[in-house]
Amino acid sequence: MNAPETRLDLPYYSPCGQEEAIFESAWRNRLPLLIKGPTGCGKTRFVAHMAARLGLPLYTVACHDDLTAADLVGRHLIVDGDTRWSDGPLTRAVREGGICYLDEVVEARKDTTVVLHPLADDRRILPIDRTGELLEAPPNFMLVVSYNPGYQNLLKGMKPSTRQRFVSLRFDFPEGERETAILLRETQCPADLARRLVGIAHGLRQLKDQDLEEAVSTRLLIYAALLVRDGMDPVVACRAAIVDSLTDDPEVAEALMEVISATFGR
Ligand SMILES: Nc1ncnc2c1ncn2[C@@H]1O[C@H](COP(=O)(O)OP(=O)(O)OP(=O)(O)O)[C@@H](O)[C@H]1O
Repeated sequence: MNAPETRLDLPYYSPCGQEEAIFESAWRNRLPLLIKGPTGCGKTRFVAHMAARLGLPLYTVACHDDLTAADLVGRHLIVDGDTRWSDGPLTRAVREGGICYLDEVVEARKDTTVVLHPLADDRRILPIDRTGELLEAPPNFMLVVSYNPGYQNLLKGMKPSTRQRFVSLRFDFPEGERETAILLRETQCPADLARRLVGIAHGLRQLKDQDLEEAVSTRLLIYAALLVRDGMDPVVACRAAIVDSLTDDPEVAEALMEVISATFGR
């Protein structure tokens, strides 16, 4: 196999450590994986990259507080007057031997635990009560879940009995040079702009604990770079893509704008 950085056919992912080896080893050993980290730091891109690298189908589900076990497993639908069973994304991934990625899994309703637990331990089974089926996950199947520990309240945190079924990876924002390289690769913006945006991110991330719920993500830096590349003034672009996406508070916004104006010499 070619080195990952030369595989232009794969979704681009710049690794920061051993995460690719850990993912592959977990997959080979039929272990489920939990990825935790702030919003927009590369979790989804990483899973897309690994699925393509391993040649596996990927089913991604963005979990929300109305998501039930039936949304994952499937339900009976009425089609032309007939009742037909329709597999949900989890069932499809199990049948096909692919990856099911549940993004923000702690948001989902508690009844999803009933289907996730037997799949995430060594039983690797998916009971489908409504059809009476009991699916055994094939070797290629992998369950991957993610969550953002930052804005979870205690009640929404993961129960130990769930967490302890997973191998876990902790993600954070890429360090300076790597984040600059990601910006260049994702936006083809000038190198100087990428460096300044990453400098702004470092400045703002230091303010994070005081005033902001979440730190500025790599995703927002990419948005800002795209607006500037499109001809927009960098300070205006950073206000729209970074500051006003991070906060509603006018005073906090002004404090963030000071970092940005200083960076662009205004
Ligand atoms: N290591 C990386 N390699 C390549 N691109 C990256 C990397 N980290 C972040 N990115 C870029 O940042 C964007 C946001 O990352 P991604 O969508 O994977 O975030 P996430 O952690 O899944 O966020 P959320 O928790 O909100 O779903 C990606 O579309 C990609 O452009």
